Amino acid sequence: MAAQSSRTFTIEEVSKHNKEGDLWIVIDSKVYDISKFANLHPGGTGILLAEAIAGKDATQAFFGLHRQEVLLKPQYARLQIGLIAGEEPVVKPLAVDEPSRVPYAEPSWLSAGYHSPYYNDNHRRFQRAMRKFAMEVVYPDAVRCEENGKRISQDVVQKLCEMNIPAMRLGPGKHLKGRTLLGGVTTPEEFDHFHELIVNFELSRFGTRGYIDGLLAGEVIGLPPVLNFGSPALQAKVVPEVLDGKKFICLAISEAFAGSDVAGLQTTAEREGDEWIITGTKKWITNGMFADYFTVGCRSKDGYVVVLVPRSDDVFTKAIKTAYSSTAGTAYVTFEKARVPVAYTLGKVGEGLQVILSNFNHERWMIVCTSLSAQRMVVEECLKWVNQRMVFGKPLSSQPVVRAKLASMIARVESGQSWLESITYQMNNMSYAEQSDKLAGQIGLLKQYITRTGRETAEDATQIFGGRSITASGMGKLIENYHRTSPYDAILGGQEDVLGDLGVRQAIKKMPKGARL
Ligand code: HEM
Repeated sequence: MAAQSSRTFTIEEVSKHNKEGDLWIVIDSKVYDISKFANLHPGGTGILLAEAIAGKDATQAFFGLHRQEVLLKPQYARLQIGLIAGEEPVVKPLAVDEPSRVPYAEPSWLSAGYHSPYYNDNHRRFQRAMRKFAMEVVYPDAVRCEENGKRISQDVVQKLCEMNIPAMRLGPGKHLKGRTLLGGVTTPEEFDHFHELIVNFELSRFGTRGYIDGLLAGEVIGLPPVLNFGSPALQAKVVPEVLDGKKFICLAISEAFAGSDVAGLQTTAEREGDEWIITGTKKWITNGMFADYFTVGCRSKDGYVVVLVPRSDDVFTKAIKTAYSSTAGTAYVTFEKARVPVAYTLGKVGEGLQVILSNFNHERWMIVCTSLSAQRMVVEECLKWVNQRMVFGKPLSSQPVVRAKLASMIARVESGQSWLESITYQMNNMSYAEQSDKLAGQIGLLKQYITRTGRETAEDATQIFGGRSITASGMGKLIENYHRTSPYDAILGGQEDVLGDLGVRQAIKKMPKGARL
């Protein structure tokens, strides 16, 4: 940011500079000389010369049309030549690790004066450090890649790995042993699912949905089968390569033939001596474009089997153009008789379905975290917008219909958060097997709830932002991104309706025999 000038002016002095070639305005007590910039202004020159704007305090008009970040850009910040004498600017950007003070913009445990039974001082320190890292290191890359569609920068991958963030995204466990977490803010022994929730939340509040998946989501879902079912030798080779950012991995289950219906897979694994021969296609494979390893669900003559397939000349990846940014690396993958050592089998032959299914709870819980974080960001955007946008001479918030939408949005995000934290607490206190038994249904129902409410919130936010919500730049750009991409959450990791059904089927299965009205 350019250094602010300390010169002061009176509003009378400013008012003398009100014509073409000599044009000043005031925004939030700051005086800007826009004499030269006026001709370059993306919104046009004429409006800046209007009587109500030229030489006047244009704060309200400005914030009705621009995000505050416009004025933070160095090329615009340097237009500021001073301040109005005796006044203090009120629009102050937050320090990167400072929680927002907009109501409901943060989960209540991060809001001043509120309490929570779930988070301790270590979680609080961890959250602050994680936000700082996310904002300083990840956010600029997220904005860039979301726009240009390129994969996550290797430099950012390296920094993520130095902090062991990819390892933390797999949850607590043996893979964290000996690793320094986020520069030592927490230890592998202290690290629990609430720390992991924080990691997911902090990485997902930028309004860059494609990048969230490009941010090594393939590792979060593709590596656990190796960790939980790979041989010790395979783990010793692959896990460090992936967690240290030297190799990339993805999960390759869904096919054009079978999505949520994983039992319908058609990719085959045929045994020939000490090798599997993998033949088939996989679709919608997140990170597939840049993956070095593919965790592949296959059929074999002895039943389902999961095999870790390294990239080779017999593995082809083609980018799929989707509704979100190609930074996610979404691929159509073809295996043309790819030969893989049998030692790369994950779990037992015939038990592949369990390997695949055991992975799903964690994946769905992770999607709930990232989806809810984005949904909360939308609530913050809407609250700010209705507060600053003037319509019919009044702030947008004075319209009851707008407040009614906000009431529903807030209720949805807060109820989702409470349910998520309650389930996360259970995860901290249950073994993996207990989680599969007791939480699969709950997580399915929670994911259905969060993704459905997410789309309702996307719709409401779109109405609140109007035309601005359908342009990819300017005031409503985050709403546009969320509205366009929220269906991803409802589909990836298991479709909404299927998951709701799973939750109810699990409940019916657990009905006590004698239960009667
Ligand atoms: C230092 C002062 C200003 C700067 C640096 C600035 C910069 C910009 C930029 C970068 C845009 C492109 C859209 C965006 O990124 O948000 C824009 C659009 C626009 N600006 Fe400004 N602007 C300034 C002052 C004003 C003022 C005082 C008005 C008052 C009427 C105005 C009216 C507009 C309009 C109408 C648009 C088009 C908005 C849209 O497409 O929705 N600008 N301005």
